[in-house]
Amino acid sequence: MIFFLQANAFRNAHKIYVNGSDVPDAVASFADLYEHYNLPSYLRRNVASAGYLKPTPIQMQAIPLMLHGREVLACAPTGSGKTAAFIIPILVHLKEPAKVGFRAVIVSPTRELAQQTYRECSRLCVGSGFKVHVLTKAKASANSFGPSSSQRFDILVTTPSRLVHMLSQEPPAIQLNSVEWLVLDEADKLFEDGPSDSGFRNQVAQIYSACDNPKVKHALFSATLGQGWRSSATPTSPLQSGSSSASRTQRRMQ
Ligand SMILES: Nc1ncnc2c1ncn2[C@@H]1O[C@H](COP(=O)(O)OP(=O)(O)OP(=O)(O)O)[C@@H](O)[C@H]1O
Repeated sequence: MIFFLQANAFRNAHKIYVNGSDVPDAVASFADLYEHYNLPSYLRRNVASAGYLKPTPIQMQAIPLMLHGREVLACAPTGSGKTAAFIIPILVHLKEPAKVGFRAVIVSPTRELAQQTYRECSRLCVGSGFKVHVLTKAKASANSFGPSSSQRFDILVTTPSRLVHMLSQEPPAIQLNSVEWLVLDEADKLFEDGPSDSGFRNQVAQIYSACDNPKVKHALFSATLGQGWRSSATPTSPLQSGSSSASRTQRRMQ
């Protein structure tokens, strides 16, 4: 009981709000994270080289959740370190490079955000051997990622339209049946209503269907928690774990 109260007091002090059962404790520091979870040495080195002295509140709670294999719906303000909050646990889950095609896909609403995520992911991957790709027009060919390619790639960062374009080719120029983690970044924007041919919702639905590995897990990160996308986003999620900001400084995991 005393541990439960301490864990909640810690969350309150950092304005972390969680919903869901058996939510693992937040970590107070990277040392705390390394003590409780087995993070590879390359990742510890890269966190240190990035100059990250202490996890941000979203990282304190989202990293342990995802390390426990929990699906998350997370909300935290812009610039609060959401990217590392999902990249770090994904790298731990993937363990080492494999030649089975993409095992993690991160979908961002804009090319700029995708490039930013790609850069953060690449620097956290240094020394791991993982192959990270950002989907650009030039690479959008079956030769790069299709069944006849080497399959030597692990993590894909993409906008929905680029990925759907590849999936829609006959035969599909990319296969997503090995995906273990599908992350929607800026998820509120991806679930925004729009004209039927340009809105993201249909594209996201196609991407969800293409990631047909029965073990695939979903994580949704956003700076705002609107009602519309929350109901669309979660039918496959047994847990809603995330963070929402009532004010810029508040974070909620639910
Ligand atoms: N623990 C940390 N300590 C210090 N800086 C960090 C930490 N985690 C991430 N950062 C840095 O903070 C900046 C913002 O991080 P990031 O882009 O992931 O935020 P975000 O929440 O995804 O923002 P956005 O909503 O704009 O995508 C980046 O430069 C990143 O390298």
